[in-house]
Amino acid sequence: MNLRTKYGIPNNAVITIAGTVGVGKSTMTNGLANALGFRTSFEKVDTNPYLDKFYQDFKSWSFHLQVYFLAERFKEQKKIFEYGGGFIQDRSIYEDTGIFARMHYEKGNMSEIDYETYTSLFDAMVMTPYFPHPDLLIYLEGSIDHIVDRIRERGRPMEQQTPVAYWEEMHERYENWINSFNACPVLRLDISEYDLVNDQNSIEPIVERIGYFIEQTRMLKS
Ligand SMILES: Nc1ncnc2c1ncn2[C@@H]1O[C@H](COP(=O)(O)OP(=O)(O)O)[C@@H](O)[C@H]1O
Ligand SMILES: Nc1ncnc2c1ncn2[C@H]1C[C@H](O)[C@@H](COP(=O)(O)O)O1
Repeated sequence: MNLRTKYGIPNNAVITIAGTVGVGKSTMTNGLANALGFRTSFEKVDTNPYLDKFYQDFKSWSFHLQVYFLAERFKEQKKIFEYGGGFIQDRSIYEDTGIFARMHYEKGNMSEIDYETYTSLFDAMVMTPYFPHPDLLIYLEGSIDHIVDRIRERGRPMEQQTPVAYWEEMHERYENWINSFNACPVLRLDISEYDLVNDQNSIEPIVERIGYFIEQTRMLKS
């Protein structure tokens, strides 16, 4: 029996993985997709035409990058819907607006007009009854030191040149954001409690928790 069947996870479930840069979303996306036999939806980093420019000059490129990410994630969302679910998604669309766009607007990197244009586009596309929300958002959390170590270990040049204060501010914003997030059910995982890189067996207890969580959420709904 595979892990999905063993722990009663529906084959059309859509699970999105959220959390700050470097916390381990892509690793978790791959681990869960393998364990459950689901498809993956990754954000584009290497082929993103704005990301390098953005890290070099936040003020000039914040708006362009946000519009690009929004369009890419919306296309992914459409693909997930067309397949009828059974996906693990690396980062939620909610983080674009709730973390990144807001942070760069509040830091003065995006003008008020650009921010309003972006948020009205986001609201029109996402905050409608027609937009399918995920069945579950898994929020990965860990200490800032652990996360900065992972960003260093991964070694993307544009992130190495970014001051640690940027990751610290993002970490704090994420904690505040998740505490008031309510667009779909949330399961929190502490990254110090598992190691998907060195211990392949650590995925099963996570799948078990997901199965239990989905069952509880369905019972509360009915
Ligand atoms: N569970 C884990 N245990 C140890 N190292 C991890 C774990 N998850 C991720 N990493 C490492 O941390 C770095 C960032 O992980 P990644 O999945 O790319 O994060 P994200 O997608 O959130 O930016 C990578 O070098 C990865 O190998
Ligand atoms: N919406 C975004 N705005 C700015 N930067 C973003 C956004 N979404 C992702 N990013 C950046 C952060 C990282 O440098 C890369 C990939 O994210 P990761 O958390 O490593 O998957 O893109």
